[in-house]
Amino acid sequence: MLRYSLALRSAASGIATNLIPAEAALLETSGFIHRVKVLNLPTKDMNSVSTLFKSLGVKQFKKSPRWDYAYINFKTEEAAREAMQKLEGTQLRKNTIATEYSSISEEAFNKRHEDKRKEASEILSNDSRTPAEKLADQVTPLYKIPYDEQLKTKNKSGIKHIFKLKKEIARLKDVSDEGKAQISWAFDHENKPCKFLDPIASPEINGYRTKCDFSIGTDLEGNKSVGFQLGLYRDGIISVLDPADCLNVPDTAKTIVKSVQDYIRFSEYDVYDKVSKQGVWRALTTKTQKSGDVMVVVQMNTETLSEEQVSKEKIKLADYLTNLKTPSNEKVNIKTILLQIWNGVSNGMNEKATTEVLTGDGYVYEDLLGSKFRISNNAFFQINTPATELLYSKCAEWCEIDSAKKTTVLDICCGTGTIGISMAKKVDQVIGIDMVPEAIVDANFNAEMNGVSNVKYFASKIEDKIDLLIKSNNEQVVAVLDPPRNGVHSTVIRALRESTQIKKVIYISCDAKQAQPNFIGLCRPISKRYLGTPFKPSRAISVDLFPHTEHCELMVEFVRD
Ligand SMILES: C[S@@+](CC[C@H](N)C(=O)[O-])C[C@H]1O[C@@H](n2cnc3c(N)ncnc32)[C@H](O)[C@@H]1O
Repeated sequence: MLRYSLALRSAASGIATNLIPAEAALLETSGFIHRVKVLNLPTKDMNSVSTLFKSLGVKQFKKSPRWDYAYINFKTEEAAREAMQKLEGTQLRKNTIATEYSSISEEAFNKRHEDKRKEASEILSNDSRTPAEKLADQVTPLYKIPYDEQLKTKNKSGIKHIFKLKKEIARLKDVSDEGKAQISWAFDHENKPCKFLDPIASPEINGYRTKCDFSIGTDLEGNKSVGFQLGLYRDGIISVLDPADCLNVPDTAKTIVKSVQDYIRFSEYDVYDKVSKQGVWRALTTKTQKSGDVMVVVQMNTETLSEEQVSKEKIKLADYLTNLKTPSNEKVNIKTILLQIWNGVSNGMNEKATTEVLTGDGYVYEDLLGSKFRISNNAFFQINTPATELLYSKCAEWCEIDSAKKTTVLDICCGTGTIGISMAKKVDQVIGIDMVPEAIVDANFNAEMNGVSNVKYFASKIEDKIDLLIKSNNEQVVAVLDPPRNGVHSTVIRALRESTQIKKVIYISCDAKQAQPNFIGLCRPISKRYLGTPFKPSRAISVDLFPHTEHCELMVEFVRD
């Protein structure tokens, strides 16, 4: 029971597990599964593990970001031993890799998966909650708690992480007296580590999610369905349930889900089955912006379809979605419809897949802090627009741009350029960087559309270009970091420290626990690895972009003299 509820919590919190089902490999095997356990891998850093395995021709493996090991299944013992030979002793991020071999009969392996599925379905059948309640508990786990209390709890959690930072800094080993003087704030037991401002509530607490990713599958009765997946695939639970009672999903998205479900139920093609890897309809994404613009992306597996069948389906689907009506018979303003063709094994929308624009121009637009932003399918955009406006205007306020000084804002992980463009008119220049090329194309377009010409954008991983960015000297340089959940590479933090021009870093984190190593990197005393005067936290604030969930943005200002 505990295992199941943990699985549900993990899915509910929206944290990606990065588990790539080994079952995919199993389908192609016969007789025995030859399994290699790869040990001493870095935790969290899935990219370097993926790159290492890809260099061996291995695309599928099983690893959670928390594990320091992974499993790879091979069709033959020879292939497994060959991979072991290549991996054994390899250095990956200072870890020396070791391997272990085991084999299991395919029958036993399948039985284990089937047992898990049975166990999970027994748990489900003993659960007295309605399917809607189960899903609401998973997607919006705090929904029964009054919003004020949700906010208080999230605020406390943000504060706790800054206190933890103070403790971790004070606990650092082998720090000289000089080093201790650099981090004296961490030994100050009289005062808080920094100023904590009152949390900012989300102006809207229901239906705020402008982007929703839905699965297509079958419900608990086996009917074709569109919605959220209940539980986790690895636990053998692959039911897809109606999001009608999920408080964070907007009504327009619910209308689209229901309509696409009707369409699919009438379709001659089946839904995609994640175990057998058969079927056509796979996933649906909706972007329902506050501006009124709507984007719909449908994902299909076309492996078994002829070109003619695919062409017919494109016309039929576009025609159907273009004429969608709300329950009160109003037309849904679908501005653009996209079809993603993905025949690979990984689930969910895939940046590498071919995505064709069926209607419209392939973009939606959103208004934010007086500017207009174009958003393409693959670009990140915050999912709660009114709360984002509060977050970014607070960020601009904290940047304390001195109009008498020539100032550069570094918009690190800039997405479509929101933070920099909304501040550009007050500063000398904005330099932005993001690893998603489409986001940078959008950022350049957005700057021009808003009459902003003092911006420069780079499409690159920040860790590859940070040296170039910090060369941008000016009288004042402020770095704003709005990175993904797991923060930025330590090279980025080290470079920011080494740039003497930068006196202030504003760090916006959607997961303060995972950002902790970055916070520590900014604040730790000077060492051989960490040069440059350390920063210290000066103020922090929680801004809730995700009501009814456990997530919250924490913005921290780090300063130094
Ligand atoms: C939380 S979003 C913030 C985006 C933007 N500031 C906004 O609010 O729209 C994080 C962004 O970091 C980008 N990203 C993730 N890893 C990156 C990396 N290593 N280098 C550069 N950008 C990265 C993602 O593409 C995404 O746009």
